[in-house]
Order: sequence, then structure tokens, then C-alpha cells
Amino acid sequence: MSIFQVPAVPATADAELAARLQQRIDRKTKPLGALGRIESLALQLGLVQRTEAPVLQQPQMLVFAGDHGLARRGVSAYPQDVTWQMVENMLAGGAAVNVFSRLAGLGVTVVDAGVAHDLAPRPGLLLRKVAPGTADASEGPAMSAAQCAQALAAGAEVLRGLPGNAVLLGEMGIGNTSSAALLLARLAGVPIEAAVGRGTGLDDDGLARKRALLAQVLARHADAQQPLDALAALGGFEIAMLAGAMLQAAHERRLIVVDGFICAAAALVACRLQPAVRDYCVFAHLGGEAGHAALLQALGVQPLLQLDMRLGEGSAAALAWPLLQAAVAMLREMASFESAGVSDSGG
Ligand SMILES: O=C(O)c1ccc[n+]([C@@H]2O[C@H](COP(=O)([O-])O)[C@@H](O)[C@H]2O)c1
Ligand SMILES: Cc1cc2nc[nH]c2cc1C
Repeated sequence: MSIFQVPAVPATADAELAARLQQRIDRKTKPLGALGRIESLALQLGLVQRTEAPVLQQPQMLVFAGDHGLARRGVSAYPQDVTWQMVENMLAGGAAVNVFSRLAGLGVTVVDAGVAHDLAPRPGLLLRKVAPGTADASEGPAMSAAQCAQALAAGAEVLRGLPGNAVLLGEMGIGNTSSAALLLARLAGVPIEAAVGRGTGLDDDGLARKRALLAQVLARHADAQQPLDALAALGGFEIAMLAGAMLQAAHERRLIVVDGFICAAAALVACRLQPAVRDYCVFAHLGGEAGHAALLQALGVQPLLQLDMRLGEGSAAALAWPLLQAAVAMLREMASFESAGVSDSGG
């Protein structure tokens, strides 16, 4: 059976560097703290890169796609075929993630983590399919332990081969808000009713059915308490690959921009395995999916944006990217009170 070796993740904490970064930020020509979250972002980027002058090099947008056995149980407002159809749309450049990534100057790579359809090889697509979709988690584990380890390792491997020092992570998978909600309930103890949302747009009856089914699924896998056991039992392949990619990215001290609810659930898995992963993550937004706020709270993080989005794909990560660029530019290019000859009455 394949085993996934959880990579070591160095802590970013460095009190001396943090003090120097804060001093540098405070000497910029602005009232103390006036750039708000851009300032804390700049501090985080400096600590991740261990420098007072961070730089963002060759950022990569990766979209992990996978299908879910649970989708056959009516947990989504859309049919499973939308997963591969949207992958085709992404490869043709027509999805929201493509449009927003183009605006931000980011290339998009799609990773087939387990789509239930054969995708023809072509540029921009990495074929890493573990299986054509997970098993139905209401009947048994979504993945075997070996499949789960394979997916984690494949996610890490995708990262290992990548240039640059920043990755933006998104996903596509009809039914994957169910896996994300189940992981939130299991790994953070959030009541399943609060963790489950409308996903792609279930109506009230659909939401009630989804809640009832996922409560049963959670009870069925009551023994899967440890992060990797929970991940295998509850799915899915794209979430496991995302978690593996995050662990490897943090191991390599790369910055990670986490997209929406499902990506944040993958971050929860990664952080339960290696808590220091959180220091490398920027959480792009708080979206409209019901459990998203509880998930970010469980992680102890603040999102950058709040735009009522609930699309996934990496769309919000692409929108957040210019804010990271702004944080770096502020540190590197903005004048200080001394260099600009501006009076500093701030003490
Ligand atoms: O990332 C989010 O916050 C988000 C919230 C709701 C839905 N989605 C997307 O919608 C799909 C999952 O929704 P569902 O209803 O099929 O579970 C999947 O392709 C996700 O990318 C994504
Ligand atoms: C059309 C569509 C696009 C998506 N992008 C991410 N999840 C999605 C779900 C649907 C249904």
C-alpha cells in the first residue's frame, strides 16, 4: 500500500525579522496602519520569503478537478457531467478562472485528479487521475487509504515540478461542497447542519435532503477521526491533491493563495497534518457557501475579500492576486518619511 510521507513545514515565525518588517512598513509615507490588511499581508509575505523585500515570481494558477460518487445522491443542483464540461471550458479559456487569471496575468493549469470522463491530453492539462471519481461515501469510504495517499502524493508531485514562488489553488468538482462540509464537521467539530450549504444552488428541499444525507454519511464514518482517515472516507480526489500540493508548497516556502470553501477545506486537512501550513496561506475570500465562515474561523484566518462569490475554480484567488502584488510593491517601492522628506508627527 502506498504511504504518503507528510513533508516537514518550517514555521515562518521570526520575531527579529517581523520587527524589521513592521518598522519598514511603519516608516512608509502614510499614517500608522493606514494600509490596513495590505500591511499585514506584506508582513506575512516577508516572513514567508524571509526578507524585507519580498518578490512574487512566476505565480501559477492550478485548478484540481475531480468527481464524487455522492453526486449520484442528488447533493448538487447540477449533473456530474458539468465537471468534465467545465474542465473543457477552462482548457478553452472560457471559464471565470481564465478570465480573471488573464486580467491578473496568470496562466491556468488544470489537473485531472479524478474526473469521471476521459480527457484528451493537451497543453495546460496534467493527467493525474487516481480513479474516474470517488466511490459513494454513503455506501463506503470515498477513497481507499491507498488511493488517498496516491492523490496526496500526486498533488505534492505537481508542486515539486513547478517554477516560481507562489501558487494559486482552485478546484472543480460537482458534489465537492459535500466532501468539504463533511471534512469541516469531522475535523473542526462544526455541526453538520451548519457546515452544509446550497453549493451550486440547491433549493430548500434539496438543502434539507443534502443535510439529512450528509448527517448519515458522517455517522457511517464515525471511526474516521484522524485527518487522513477522514479525508479517505469523505473525499474527494481533488481535495486530497490540493492538500498534498499545499503541504509541498509550504515545505518549499512558497506562498499559497487559497480560493473558496472547498480549497479552504483542503487547507484544513493540510493544517491538521502540519499546522505551520497556515502561515503560508492567504485566504482569498469569504464567500456565500453556508459553512465558509465557520471554516475560516476554525482555521483562525481572515479572508481578504468578501464579494458574495460561491463559484470556486480559483476565481476569487485570481481576483485577490493584485492585492498581494500591491503588498509587495508597497514594501519595495513606497517612499519612507526619511527618503521623501515628509514630516512624521506619528512619533
Ligand atoms: O469555492 C466555493 O466557495 C464554492 C461554493 C459553492 C460551489 N462551488 C463550486 O461548485 C461545485 C460544487 O458545488 P456542488 O453543489 O456541486 O457541491 C464545485 O465545482 C465548486 O467549484 C464552489
Ligand atoms: C456551470 C458551473 C461552473 C462551475 N465552476 C465551478 N463549479 C461550477 C459549477 C457549475 C454548475
